[in-house]
Amino acid sequence: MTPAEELAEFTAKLYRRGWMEGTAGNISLRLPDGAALITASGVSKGELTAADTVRVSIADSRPVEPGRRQPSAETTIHTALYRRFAGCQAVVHAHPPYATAVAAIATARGENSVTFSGLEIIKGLRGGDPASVTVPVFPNHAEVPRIAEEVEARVAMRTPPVFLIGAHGATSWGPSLRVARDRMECLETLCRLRLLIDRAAS
Ligand SMILES: CSCCC(=O)C(=O)COP(=O)(O)O
Ligand SMILES: [Zn+2]
Repeated sequence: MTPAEELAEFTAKLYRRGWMEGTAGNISLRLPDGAALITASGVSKGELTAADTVRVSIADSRPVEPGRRQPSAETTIHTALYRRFAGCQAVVHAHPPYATAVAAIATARGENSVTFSGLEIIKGLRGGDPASVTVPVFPNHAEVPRIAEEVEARVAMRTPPVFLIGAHGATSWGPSLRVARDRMECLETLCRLRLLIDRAAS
């Protein structure tokens, strides 16, 4: 299977989970030559094919060769993560409903992070200390490169491999598409549990 076919198949699976409705979401893979392969902008992620993927330069986020498709509008966030982490091989951006709700609530409260404590599934997000994890929340600036600049400045080895974007969605990354997907699943479940626990406590 080519990287483009793998990306398209993976994207369709995430769409079927209800994480990428109405053309939302974008996924990318690092290629061996300083480029990344990313989903095209504005395409239904349930119907995306290998032809709907675009090679972009990790250095400047531009398409490597001219083509009929534009790369994702959020390409700069993906390339920022590839530049920041040499071990980052795949990035998943989605709009999972619970994560998006928690991001919107945090932003409305003026908070720039969300801390989850005492839940076993934290272990799936990051190894080591399972007691708590603090997930960054970035403002959903209209200019995506501004979000990317803030991401590149704030994410580090000590922060978890996921973040939220206020009233928008969530991004995860890892050494493979599968690991990035698993981390997004953990974040979505943590956010779901947060909303359930808050409701039970109120
Ligand atoms: C209808 S979703 C609005 C844009 C967005 O947030 C997204 O994730 C999809 O953007 P893309 O350019 O990658 O299609
Ligand atoms: Zn988005």
